Amino acid sequence: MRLTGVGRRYGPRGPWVLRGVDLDLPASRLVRVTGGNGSGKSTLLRLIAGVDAPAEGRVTGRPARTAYVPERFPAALPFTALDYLTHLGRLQGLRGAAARDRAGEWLERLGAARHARTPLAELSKGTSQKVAVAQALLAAPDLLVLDEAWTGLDTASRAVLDHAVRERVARGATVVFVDHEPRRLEGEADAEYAVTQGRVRPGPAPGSRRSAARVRIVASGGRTLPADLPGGTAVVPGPGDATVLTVPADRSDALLGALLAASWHIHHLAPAGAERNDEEGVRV
Ligand SMILES: Nc1ncnc2c1ncn2[C@@H]1O[C@H](COP(=O)(O)OP(=O)(O)OP(=O)(O)O)[C@@H](O)[C@H]1O
Repeated sequence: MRLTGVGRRYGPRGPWVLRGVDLDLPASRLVRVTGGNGSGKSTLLRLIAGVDAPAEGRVTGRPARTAYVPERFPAALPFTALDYLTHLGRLQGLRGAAARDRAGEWLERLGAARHARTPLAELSKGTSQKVAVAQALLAAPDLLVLDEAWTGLDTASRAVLDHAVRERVARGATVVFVDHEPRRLEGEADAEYAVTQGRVRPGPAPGSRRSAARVRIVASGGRTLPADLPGGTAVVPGPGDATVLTVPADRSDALLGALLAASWHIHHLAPAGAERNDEEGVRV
């Protein structure tokens, strides 16, 4: 998807919060947005997610299946956690039973299953945030927009969300995130944009570490995956009996070594995101 000449201000005479934003958000990419307090990060994320419209410019090519975790979750709705998630699952195109099953699975995965029948208004802040995250992951979105989605989660559910992000990207989704913790998914973002003075500029915000590219490896043949895969490795089933693994480029040697040591056969290795362009890959 793409933002072209996008601007947003609140009210016809309000100051421009964002102006002249041109942004490409291709498939299979993890994109980090940085910027100071009040710089307009949440405004940008709302425009990308489509929950807000630009005052000028255009947003094109947004995937139909889009999910968004807002900075503040509207927790006062008159539903239990499970009913709310089931309802949202249906809105996102899941059929009745599947919506409820998926809702239950995500509550379980995030360690909130015992709150399934608790009204949203009675949930603790942490559990409420788990519901906010679950609603975004229910229907396997092709665009996932996360505004400080890790805030308030416990360590285990932060790891679940990290894993879900890698899995979505490995399956072709675009994931755009803001997080105050600079080490969040460190070295894993394919692109970083800084919001400063109403503009969105490519590259890390001053002082932050440059993000690294990812490498995609298609492998098969091993019985089980080695237990000690390098940090940041995402694993999804590939075509036939193959497995697709993506890893930060600086850890690809370690991953290859681990796979080969476990008798895996490497079919293909390429920069992540270039998988539709085989000639860019290296056949092994
Ligand atoms: N609904 C709104 N109505 C009026 N002004 C708004 C609205 N939402 C945001 N703003 C203003 O737009 C500017 C950017 O806000 P935004 O929340 O996008 O920034 P941010 O970078 O996400 O901030 P933070 O880091 O504090 O979350 C701020 O000056 C804010 O006051």
